[in-house]
Amino acid sequence: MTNAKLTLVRELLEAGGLRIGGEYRLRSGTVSRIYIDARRLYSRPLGRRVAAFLLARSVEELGATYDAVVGVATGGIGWGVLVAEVLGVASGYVRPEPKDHGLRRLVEGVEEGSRIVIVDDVATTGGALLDAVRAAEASGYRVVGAVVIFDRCMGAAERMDEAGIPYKRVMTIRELLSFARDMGVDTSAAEDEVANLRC
Ligand SMILES: O=P(O)(O)OC[C@H]1O[C@H](OP(=O)(O)OP(=O)(O)O)[C@H](O)[C@@H]1O
Ligand SMILES: O=C(O)c1cc(=O)[nH]c(=O)[nH]1
Repeated sequence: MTNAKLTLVRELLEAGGLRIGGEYRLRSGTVSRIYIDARRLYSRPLGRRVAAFLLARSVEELGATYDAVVGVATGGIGWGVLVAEVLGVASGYVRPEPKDHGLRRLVEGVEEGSRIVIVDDVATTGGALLDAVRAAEASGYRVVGAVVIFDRCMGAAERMDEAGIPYKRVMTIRELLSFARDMGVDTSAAEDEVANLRC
């Protein structure tokens, strides 16, 4: 599987999806010298195929019985569809808030009562994953697991553990930077930050 992971990293780099050295404000409010723009993988046929394959493998590693794969809006919506396609199951997505028109749903595309796996591109603190879990549970779904492509090791695994949600990640940020370094990327501006991560 290392080859698939190497391909994923190469595709991310070629798509300009790894930024190191700037100042990036994250969803959690933290400012980081590193930014993973996994959305760029959507523009790469090979990158999105390999990411979907690795995510699907992570879903299988959960060992859960599930009916559907559900992406977290917005970055995770496409992954939900692509992974569900690999696994041959239903797909949908979770909104951050319900619309105030139409059906006013938080979870779209999937029948209530389904056993779902939540998928996202990046997890940092796990806040977005936890919000999606809570929204889905409050809407009548059974969340049987969560998977992400990149885990930035700032608490997502611990948060999923506390919430009792089985969780898998394709790659940690530490692995990503190590592969990137081997491919010639200067990661020195990220090193202090990575030293303090929980992975
Ligand atoms: O683990 P957390 O600390 O919650 O951070 C991770 C979240 O941040 C990103 O989404 P963002 O809020 O940038 O929105 P987007 O998906 O609409 O791009 C990412 O796609 C995750 O959903
Ligand atoms: O935590 C975030 O908001 C975040 C980090 C990151 O590297 N990439 C991303 O899309 N979001």
